[in-house]
Amino acid sequence: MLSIHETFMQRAVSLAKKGTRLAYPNPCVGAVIVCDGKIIGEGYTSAYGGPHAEVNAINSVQDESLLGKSTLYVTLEPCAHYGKTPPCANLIEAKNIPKIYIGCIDTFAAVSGKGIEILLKAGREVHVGVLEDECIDLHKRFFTYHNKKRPYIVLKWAETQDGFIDKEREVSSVDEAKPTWISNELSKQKVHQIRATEHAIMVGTNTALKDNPTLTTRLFGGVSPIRILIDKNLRVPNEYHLYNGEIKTIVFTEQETNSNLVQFKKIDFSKNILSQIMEVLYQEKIQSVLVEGGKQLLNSFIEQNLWDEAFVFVGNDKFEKGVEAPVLEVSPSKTFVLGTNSVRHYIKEI
Ligand SMILES: NC(=O)C1=CN([C@@H]2O[C@H](COP(=O)(O)OP(=O)(O)OC[C@H]3O[C@@H](n4cnc5c(N)ncnc54)[C@H](OP(=O)(O)O)[C@@H]3O)[C@@H](O)[C@H]2O)C=CC1
Ligand SMILES: Nc1c(N[C@@H]2O[C@H](COP(=O)(O)O)[C@@H](O)[C@H]2O)[nH]c(=O)[nH]c1=O
Ligand SMILES: [Zn+2]
Repeated sequence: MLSIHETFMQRAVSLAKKGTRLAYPNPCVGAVIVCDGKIIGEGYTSAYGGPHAEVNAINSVQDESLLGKSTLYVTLEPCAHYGKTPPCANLIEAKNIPKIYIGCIDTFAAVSGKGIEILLKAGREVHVGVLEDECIDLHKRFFTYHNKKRPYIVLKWAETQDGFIDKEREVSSVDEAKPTWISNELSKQKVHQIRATEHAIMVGTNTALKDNPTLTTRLFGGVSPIRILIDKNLRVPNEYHLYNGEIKTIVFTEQETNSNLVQFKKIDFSKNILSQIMEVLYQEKIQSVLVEGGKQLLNSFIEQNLWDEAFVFVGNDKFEKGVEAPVLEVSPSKTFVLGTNSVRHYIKEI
């Protein structure tokens, strides 16, 4: 059973999850203010450039005089630096909030420990590590981005009972280009939920050509991720969905070219392309990327041990031959069932 402090932190975690995608590149933090055992204020990080969670929670309190005898629960160490907004640690001090429970320390160098230091110097009671694992998980994209200087990488594919991600097939025109569905409707919806959580989504050239994917969140709602295509020789024609201009799309290529429908980024394909792509995504402040295939692209991430999490959806069919699914040589952290499909979920320690 959760302790009373964990219960309030759990509420802060749930609040944070409401805003995740819009706060990028800020971490989406949740905050709850409690007075005499009752929640009197709540908040989560606004869309980028707007107020942080602590500010929104403080502003939501109707009777400000209660703050002087309240407790603040916040999923991440309050910030101590001037970004788009002033430091939250200073605001907490100014509002005389005496007790602060923090989910996890901010490992981002501009904050790390400094927010806590401000509060301790101001004589506040500070507790760190309430529901720490949940809070670290909540902020894993932000931590990976700053500490590893690359986005958090999630691999995902759907495979048959006998380990294929597609049948053997040729596609010669855009009219023939569509995915071979292995997943059931529940799994498709789950995929769109995952897409709505990640900042960007990437596919290889053959996947774009054979599937003509849209890569949106249409079955779940939420913001669709920035689309990323690798296309060395610009083999994917403009009539494909990735060039419809509806969603920001970045194309990594070797060619010198321009378009107002997508953003081209020139890289050197004779060198390690994934490290160049990661560098560009870091510069673009993209905090996470979902790699949806195909086989070659997924395998290149796996070979370079360049991934943090993976979802493998397993359908009901057997294809007997076709495009072989990638293989992860580690055990899944958990497996869950979605109707007739199952999902293996792999999470690496950060
Ligand atoms: N069931 C599922 O979940 C999924 C199934 N699929 C299926 O997978 C198949 C496509 O997979 P696959 O054929 O492996 O193709 P990919 O989609 O992985 O694309 C491979 C091509 O993309 C470029 N590319 C990708 N990665 C790299 C890299 N690391 N370095 C350099 N170039 C790279 C190359 O293009 P170039 O040769 O022009 O340089 C390469 O030939 C399709 O049949 C599709 O339907 C796809 C996604 C998910
Ligand atoms: N076939 C297959 C998947 N295929 C992936 O989904 C992409 C299509 O996306 P969209 O156009 O948005 O529906 C496709 O290009 C490939 O990356 N995904 C799955 O979860 N299960 C499946 O069985
Ligand atoms: Zn802040």
